[in-house]
Parts: sequence; C-alpha cells; structure tokens
Amino acid sequence: MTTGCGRFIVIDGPSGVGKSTVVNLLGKLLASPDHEVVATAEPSTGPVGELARAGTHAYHGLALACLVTADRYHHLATQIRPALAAGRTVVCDRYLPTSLILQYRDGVPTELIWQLNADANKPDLTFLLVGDDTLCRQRATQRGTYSRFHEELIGEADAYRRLVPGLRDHGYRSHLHNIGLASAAEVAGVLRDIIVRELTW
Ligand SMILES: Nc1ncnc2c1ncn2[C@@H]1O[C@H](COP(=O)(O)OP(=O)(O)OP(=O)(O)O)[C@@H](O)[C@H]1O
Ligand SMILES: Cc1cn([C@H]2C[C@H](O)[C@@H](COP(=O)(O)O)O2)c(=O)[nH]c1=O
Repeated sequence: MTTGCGRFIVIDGPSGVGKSTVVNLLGKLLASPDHEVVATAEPSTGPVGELARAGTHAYHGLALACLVTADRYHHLATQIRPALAAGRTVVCDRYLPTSLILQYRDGVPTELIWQLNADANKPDLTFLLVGDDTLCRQRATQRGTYSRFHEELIGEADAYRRLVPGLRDHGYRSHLHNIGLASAAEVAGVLRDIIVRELTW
C-alpha cells in the first residue's frame, strides 16, 4: 500500500540512539506555517499500543508480534493515514524495522513478520540510526528502562546494519546513519537535509 499525498518518514534504531529526541527535533525543523508535521511513535498511545509497550514481560514471541502489528494497523488507520491524506508529514519513532529485529529475536521467523505486515504502508524514507552500543545502552539506562528488550541490548547496531538489504528488497527506501558523537540537533539537521534532497519538498 502506498502513502497518500503527505510524506511518511520512519526513524528506527537501537534503544538510546536518540530516536525520540530526533523525531521531535525533526518535527520542528520540517514544519512551516503551511505544512504540518505529526511526530508519533510505535507502540502508539492507543489501547493496544499501551498494552504492547507495558507488556514485554507478559507477552512473548508471536503473541507480542501480533500485538505490535495490531497496534501498527490501528495507528495507521486512526492517525497515520488520515494525516497523510490531509497532506501532512508524519515522522514515526520505530516501525516495522523494530519488529524485524525484536520479534525475530523473540523467535518469530522474518518471513512471518513480513507477512503480518504485508498491508502496512511503506514509508517514503526510513532512517536507521546506529551508534556505539555501549554509549546507547548508557543513555537508555540513564533515561530509564522498562522493557524486557531494554535489558538485552546486545549487538543492536549490527542488527540494524544487517537489516538494510532486506528492507530495500521489500521496497523500503532506507538510509543507515551512524550518529557517531553528533548531538541530537546535528543528527536531526543531517536527516532534514537528506529528506529535503530526496523527497520533493
Ligand atoms: N545525539 C545525542 N547525544 C547525546 N545524548 C543524546 C543524543 N540523542 C539523545 N540523547 C539523550 O539520550 C537519551 C535517550 O534518547 P532517546 O530517548 O531519544 O532515545 P531512543 O532511541 O528514543 O530510546 P528508546 O528506544 O529506548 O526510547 C535521552 O536522555 C536523550 O536526551
Ligand atoms: C514498534 C515495536 C516496539 N516493540 C517494543 C520494543 C520496546 O520494548 C517498546 C518500545 O519502547 P521504546 O521506549 O521505544 O524503546 O516496544 C516491539 O517489540 N516491536 C515493535 O515493532
């Protein structure tokens, strides 16, 4: 399924790499008086999303995969597609790449994750932010962790690197971006420049 006339941009990557911070900064950088930007996240703030976010200790494997995918379809139907149809840009913190890493680690085969997500919109651009694993883990821990996956932050950056060919094979226009020691504002600025260059703005 393709998006409406708005642009759909996904920011994914390991915990602590700065996704939420960058999504919010990017929302401000891309917005203008005649162009509204919706900054959002998955799991969403809807009831299934709240269940998935709070429930990584209670739900595992295919049960959690179905929860996060159900939340994704609800998020698409109630927030993302209406915003795109109204011509707004949607910037989303986490999306299908997270499922391809975490649900796979939880025992769900990659092909099944793609099948569950077959009717999910393909973003116009997907950014996979990566950084030093130890630094990301420190930042996530300092900020506070609550999820089972936050306790298993091993090889996150490599897992995201390995995802790129598969995403591209499935038609996801993807950029891998190593944040290095850049500030969140610098990362958001680099992403904004890529977005403006690659999408008709
Ligand atoms: N580039 C950066 N440099 C230094 N600190 C940063 C940077 N980006 C974010 N931070 C800080 O690191 C912490 C984690 O950032 P943030 O919550 O945005 O990460 P996240 O990728 O969304 O994590 P999670 O997936 O666990 O929610 C926050 O305290 C944030 O202020
Ligand atoms: C989108 C998505 C999320 N999850 C899990 C991973 C984390 O435990 C939370 C997200 O919390 P964070 O503060 O953004 O780190 O939800 C998942 O398992 N699968 C998904 O597709």
